[in-house]
Amino acid sequence: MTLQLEDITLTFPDGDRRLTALDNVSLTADPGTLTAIVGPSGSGKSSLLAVAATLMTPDSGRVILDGEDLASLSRKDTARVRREKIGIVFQSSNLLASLTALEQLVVIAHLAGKPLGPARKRALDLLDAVGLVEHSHRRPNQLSGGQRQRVTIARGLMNDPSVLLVDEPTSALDSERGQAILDLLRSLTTERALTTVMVTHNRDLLADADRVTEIVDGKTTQLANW
Ligand SMILES: Nc1ncnc2c1ncn2[C@@H]1O[C@H](COP(=O)(O)OP(=O)(O)OP(=O)(O)O)[C@@H](O)[C@H]1O
Repeated sequence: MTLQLEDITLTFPDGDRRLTALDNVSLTADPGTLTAIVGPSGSGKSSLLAVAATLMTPDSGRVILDGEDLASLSRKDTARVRREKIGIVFQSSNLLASLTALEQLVVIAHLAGKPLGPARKRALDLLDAVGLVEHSHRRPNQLSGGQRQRVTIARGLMNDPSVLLVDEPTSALDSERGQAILDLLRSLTTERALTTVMVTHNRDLLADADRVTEIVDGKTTQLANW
């Protein structure tokens, strides 16, 4: 599914003025492609992902998924689209300390009201896809940072989304492990025809991206050579 952001402006209250976090941002991301968003701290990267995830409503502009303008949907239908079509791997989406890797995934299906048997099978398939099936019984404190990140990516895929939104997937990792996570995102994107949009501050990892958009002070520019 193609994800389009059209002329998005997002502001926050800032004393008696407003701070413009996103200033007329447009972006198109196609299935099977990995789009990287780079930019300095405070430039609007997380805001852009939050708008794309329909977690924040922009002041103006449109979020269009597969040709459908999400602003035209009711709150309930927007939540359904988010649950069924959008996989979210955010920095803040921490794993639950008491659950095993397998349970972290199964609980997602459980919350969506899906039966446990098929959910367990899907979870094991996804843990296999991210190279962790042998560690499926481990809890977060028994996994490395890179392995935990793999669990969050697998969890983001649990509901079989078309769009995968990923915030700073390598921030806690050294460059080798960061590259391995990028390789994983790249191959999952191609194999599953995902529309992947990833925020990163790490420019060393951009070689795998199909497109790189830079954001500075809430304004985007598509970088040359991508
Ligand atoms: N809830 C909020 N209320 C007020 N201002 C906000 C809020 N969220 C973000 N901002 C401001 O909006 C701007 C963009 O923030 P955003 O978090 O999108 O940047 P970022 O590029 O993701 O930063 P970082 O790389 O540090 O995570 C910043 O100036 C920030 O202070």
